[in-house]
Amino acid sequence: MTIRDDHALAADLATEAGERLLRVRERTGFADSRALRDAGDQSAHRYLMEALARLRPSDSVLSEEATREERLDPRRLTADRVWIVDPLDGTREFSEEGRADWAVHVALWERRDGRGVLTAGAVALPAQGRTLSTAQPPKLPGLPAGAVGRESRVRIAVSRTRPPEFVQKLAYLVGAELVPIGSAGAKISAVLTGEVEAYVHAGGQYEWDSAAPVAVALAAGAHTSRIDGSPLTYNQADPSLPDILVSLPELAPTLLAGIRDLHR
Ligand SMILES: Nc1ncnc2c1ncn2[C@@H]1O[C@H](COP(=O)(O)O)[C@@H](OP(=O)(O)O)[C@H]1O
Ligand SMILES: [Mg+2]
Repeated sequence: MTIRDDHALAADLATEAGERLLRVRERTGFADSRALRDAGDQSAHRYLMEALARLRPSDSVLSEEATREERLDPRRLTADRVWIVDPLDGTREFSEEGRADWAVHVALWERRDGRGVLTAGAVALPAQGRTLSTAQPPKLPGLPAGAVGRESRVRIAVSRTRPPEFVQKLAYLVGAELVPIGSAGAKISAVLTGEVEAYVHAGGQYEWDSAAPVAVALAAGAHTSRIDGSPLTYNQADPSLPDILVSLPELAPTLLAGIRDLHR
């Protein structure tokens, strides 16, 4: 693997881990979904941890699949560079035959001028045969004409299994259609590639579920925030980051106002 920079490294690692996951799926089959999920999680996690230890030995890593002790290791809180990875996002969908809404997330968080920023990231969508990354951020599609209002064509991606309870009302309020998709990475990628215009989630999630896709979304110029409009912050002592809004930038004020109205 030739390493040009952190952007290229994130893209290469996510893509390679994704190829391994495709092979795990082929080898293990779908009969025992639990066994398939575990084999996938472990294979991608091991590969990413080994590769980062070898290629970026001084950096810290926060991975979904790390042990509790590793996650609580306070060294990452004072580190200047932390890789935040989700070896397999959309684990449920990975274990369902025919589904392509699962992803590998690799993000780099850096301390710059005293504050934390996501500086590089990649989301591999192995079953879709593509990787979105900050090496070459996707060009955002425009908002469809007449998208907000009566002739609405706004589509909001939501969790297939745990959509926030207010989204039905939000969809009604802004005249949107809800599109259930698995994996936070696959949903944010769908915003960046024009399959939907927004992604809304609340009720629970962790830094690794959104860091890499948010890094790519930021590089592409999309809106990313908590659902109250405040910034998403990463590499916190508690990695819980329970809600998120990613959308085309033109749509964010309408969605934030709608969410605010529903929470009054
Ligand atoms: N209420 C909740 N609490 C904790 N994690 C949640 C959650 N809702 C979604 N997630 C996590 O967010 C990711 C995307 O979820 P979804 O596909 O439902 O949108 C999944 O990551 P993993 O697949 O890595 O576990 C899932 O576990
Ligand atoms: Mg995840």
